[in-house]
This record gives sequence, structure tokens and C-alpha cells, in this order.
Amino acid sequence: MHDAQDTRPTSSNPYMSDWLSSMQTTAHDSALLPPHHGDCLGCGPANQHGHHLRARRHGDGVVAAHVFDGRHVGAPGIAHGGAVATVLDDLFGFALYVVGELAVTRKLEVEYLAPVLLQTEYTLHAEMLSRNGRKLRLRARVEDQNGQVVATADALFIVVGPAHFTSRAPVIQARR
Ligand SMILES: CCCCCCCCCCCCCCCC(=O)SCCNC(=O)CCNC(=O)[C@H](O)C(C)(C)COP(=O)(O)OP(=O)(O)OC[C@H]1O[C@@H](n2cnc3c(N)ncnc32)[C@H](O)[C@@H]1OP(=O)(O)O
Repeated sequence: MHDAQDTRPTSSNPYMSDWLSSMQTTAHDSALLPPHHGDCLGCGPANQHGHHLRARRHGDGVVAAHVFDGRHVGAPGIAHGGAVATVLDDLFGFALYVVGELAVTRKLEVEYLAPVLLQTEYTLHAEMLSRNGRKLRLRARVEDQNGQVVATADALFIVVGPAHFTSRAPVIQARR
């Protein structure tokens, strides 16, 4: 049984209530989109181990310029595949601001076409391809400075209601 029908923000937990309100904004212009929260592994500015991804709306999708660094190394000089997947997953999380839905990753498929190098700027794009009920199909790509696509990702996100997050809130807060 899913929790998508419950779209009411919670009032019993101020932290979650504030967070859910901040998430339920839809991006209309190319201004920098807000991080999912301060500690988010993909985009949180307070996460010392994170990627600090910053994205903007671009047409019906989102775009980001991103540099992997030594914290994300796999083979020498090359970003770890899991780090690339994290950033792509988070980029999809930014695309949700354009879609205007709370949703979570159900399936993520990454194709690594060429090594993603450390200390090198890449341009990342993501957009929604289609929607069928709660199922959102999204696609992303990572391009180097010559326009060569070095990685792509396809994802299935499922629309959820606030209860998806609020029902786990005590665990989340206990770990902070
Ligand atoms: C307004 C602005 C918002 C801003 C936006 C911020 C949001 C806030 C995110 C913040 C952060 C982001 C950062 C990055 C994104 C994460 O990292 S999200 C974290 C990682 N993901 C998770 O933790 C999700 C864990 N999984 C779950 O909780 C549950 O599996 C889910 C996703 C809620 C779905 O459970 P469920 O509601 O029981 O759904 P279920 O009925 O199994 O499947 C739903 C539908 O999908 C279909 N389906 C399921 N699997 C598949 C499959 N593999 N292939 C095809 N179809 C499938 C089912 O058949 C079903 O179809 P219908 O019957 O509806 O036609």
C-alpha cells in the first residue's frame, strides 16, 4: 500500500513540516534551485562528504555544472561510479521541482560511456520523459566540455505523499 494520497503537510513535527513546505515549490525560472536539505548527500551545503550539486531550471528540465573531486575517486583520477550515480540521482531530485511532485527513486540505471574525470567540469541535464499515474520516467546525461556524452541515466520515480517522509521522521531526527 502506498502513501501518495496523503498530501497534507504534517503539523506534529515542525522540522518535517518546514522541510515538506520548502520541497513543495515549483520552479518557474532559471534561478538556482534550493538544495533538498542542508545535509543532503547530493546537494546539501552542510554535508562535508557531499557533492554540493547546484542546479537550475532549463526549459522543461534542469541543468548543472559539476566537478568531482578527490573525495569521489574510484580508479586514480576517475570518479567512482557510485559517486556519479549519486549526483545523477540527486539531479533527478532537482528535476522534481520542475515536475512539481514529491517523488522518490524506485529504479536508477546508469550507463558509463567514458571515464568521468576528477577536477574537470561537466554539464549535466535531466528532464522527465513521461508520466503514467504515479510513475515518472526521467532521463539524464553528463557531457564533457566538448559536448561528448560520458554517462546517461534512466530512472523511474514514484510520486509519494508527505507521509512517505513523516512516517520515518523519528529515525531521521535520531541520527542527526
Ligand atoms: C513539488 C517539488 C518537489 C520537490 C521534490 C523533492 C522530493 C524529495 C526528494 C529529495 C531527495 C532527492 C534525492 C534523490 C532521490 C532519492 O534518493 S529518493 C531515496 C531512494 N529511494 C527510496 O528510498 C524509495 C524506496 N522505495 C519505496 O519507498 C517504495 O518502493 C516506493 C518508491 C514508495 C513505491 O512503493 P509503492 O507506493 O508501494 O509502489 P508500488 O505499488 O510498488 O509501485 C508503484 C508503481 O510503480 C510500478 N513499478 C514499481 N517498480 C517498477 C519497475 N522496476 N519498473 C516498472 N514499474 C515499476 C508498479 O507496478 C506500480 O505501478 P501502478 O500499479 O501504479 O501502475
